[in-house]
Amino acid sequence: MKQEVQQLAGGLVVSCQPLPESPMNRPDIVVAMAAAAMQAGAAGLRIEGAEHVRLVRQALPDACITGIIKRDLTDSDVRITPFLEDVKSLASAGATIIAFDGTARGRPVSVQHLFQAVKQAGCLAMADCATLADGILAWDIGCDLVGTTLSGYTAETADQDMSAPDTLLISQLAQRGIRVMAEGRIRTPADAQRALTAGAFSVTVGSAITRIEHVTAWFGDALRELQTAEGG
Ligand SMILES: CC(=O)N[C@H](C=O)[C@@H](O)[C@H](O)[C@H](O)COP(=O)(O)O
Repeated sequence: MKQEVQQLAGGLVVSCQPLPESPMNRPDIVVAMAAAAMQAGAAGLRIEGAEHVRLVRQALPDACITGIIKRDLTDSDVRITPFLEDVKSLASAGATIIAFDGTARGRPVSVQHLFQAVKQAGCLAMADCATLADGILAWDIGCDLVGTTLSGYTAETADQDMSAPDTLLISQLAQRGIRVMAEGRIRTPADAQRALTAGAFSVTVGSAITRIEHVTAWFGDALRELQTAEGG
């Protein structure tokens, strides 16, 4: 196994992706969040945008950085690293791992071609998948990591419980010997432990660590629910 992947074994990847409209969506804040996460013992980082990857790489030369580029396309629901040029710009910005959409949805560039481009660029490949079939396909073509990132975010997986991680998908992939990055709706340290117990190789957490808006809403909603229950 490549050393960069080994570095993530059993560890935490912190996704530092402020919401687009957030006051936290500033390059210096992304770099500060990444540095704080590494200082606190994160095994790696997930960073959106080539410029953010470049700045984080500059600040943290040894960090294992998973780079992605998100785009809102008019003709496809695929958002994460849809183009070959995205792969190139993430690689030249210093990404260690490049993650791309690994779902079966209509797309401008096939999963196979994205994978090849990542390898040509000398990076590790991670497929952000939604289903077991997506994950098996990505692993069979040679991806280094299969993420459960998109479970619940595609039409095919629309029945997924969006208040919890997809532990079933994690275990189904892991049982097939696939190196799984558990990602998506992991909100507590206990969730992260459950993901590893289910067979995940590593765990990525975003919102629960780096999105103040989401965490505030979770707490605020819980308090309001309690007030409503008591009041009613
Ligand atoms: C579905 C999608 O576009 N996921 C994105 C992928 O990079 C991010 O918005 C998520 O924050 C990330 O996957 C981590 O997940 P969570 O924030 O639930 O810990």
